[in-house]
Amino acid sequence: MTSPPAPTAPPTLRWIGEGPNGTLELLDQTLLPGEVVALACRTDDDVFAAIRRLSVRGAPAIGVSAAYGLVLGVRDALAAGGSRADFDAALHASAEKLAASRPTAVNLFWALARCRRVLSLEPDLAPQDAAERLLAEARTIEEEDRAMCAAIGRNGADLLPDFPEPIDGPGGELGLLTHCNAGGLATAGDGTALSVLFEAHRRATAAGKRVRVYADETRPLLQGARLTAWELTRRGVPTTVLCDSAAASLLATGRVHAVVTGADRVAANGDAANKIGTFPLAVMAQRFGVPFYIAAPTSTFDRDLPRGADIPIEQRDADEVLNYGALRTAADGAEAYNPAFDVTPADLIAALITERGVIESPTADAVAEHLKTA
Ligand SMILES: CSC[C@H]1O[C@H](OP(=O)(O)O)[C@H](O)[C@@H]1O
Repeated sequence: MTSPPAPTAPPTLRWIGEGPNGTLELLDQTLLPGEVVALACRTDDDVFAAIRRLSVRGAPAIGVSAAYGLVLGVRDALAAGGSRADFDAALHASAEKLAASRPTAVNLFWALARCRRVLSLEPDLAPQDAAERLLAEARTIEEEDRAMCAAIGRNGADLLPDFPEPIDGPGGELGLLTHCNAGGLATAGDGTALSVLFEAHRRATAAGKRVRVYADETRPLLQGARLTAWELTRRGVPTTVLCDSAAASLLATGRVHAVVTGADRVAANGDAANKIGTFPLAVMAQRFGVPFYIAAPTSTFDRDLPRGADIPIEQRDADEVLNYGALRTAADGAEAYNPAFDVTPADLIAALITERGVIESPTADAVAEHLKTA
């Protein structure tokens, strides 16, 4: 029996309004999957707060949202009818504010710098025209991200192992394991890691074969159980959620043929920062001879950062670990260790998958070559 089509949901993000005097609407991911609620951001403070509390999250989605946040951030200067210098001062202040929302996802800083660079090349634009140009750049970043997701999906699906034989046997499913959420909710398109998984499922279905995605629940905020499982099940992808601590046992069963995750920042040598729990997954994948792939657009690569140890790791509030929602789960008096990300060294990564292709056995030279024309 085919399940009824999932009810439509608003996109991860969208700009509402023809010109700069619009609103950034975000799907509030802190409420998913139970509630599908759109959040209206009318100021850059609203965008800062949404990024900070993970109403919008995921490196590419954070970057696109910050670009639109700049448009909201210059609105008062525009309304005040000041000079271009006043406009540029407001732009600088807004960029500084948004840059302080979260430290690890490099797309945030990449998008802010790109928008500011575009305007610096047109210093003679009047404030209204400069605001229009800013909005146009934010829209371009969003459209490019959507296209990058599709290309990453194709490039990653091409890389996946062959289906286990017999394809119609009990072990005939291609098992793919992922961590956290690197889906449409983390981007302006179909996601990075999840774009690979969606494409693999599409191709398998067309060929009469089967794919199953195993999704780590991803403590402490459960992006896997709440967001990845929501995205996959809505699209009919067979999905099994597991505790993060069960991943090693699952890999030992041989039911997983590849691990695919996203990234928040890739250093120049190919080391990659991603949600906490990714690094041990890569270690376990190597232990069981399962290829470990990271899918990320070139906008997530930080060419100025030589190695993963240099990536700033966000330390988040202790309550995220000590409580679950409003329920206190840890004993009173206990403290918490809550880094939001960890770093997987390049030598544990079989390939980095980007919109331009793949970087197999990533090294600093291979990454530099791949980014040469990006
Ligand atoms: C495609 S980027 C997704 C990336 O971002 C997530 O972190 P967070 O939910 O804290 O923004 C996680 O690291 C995902 O892999």
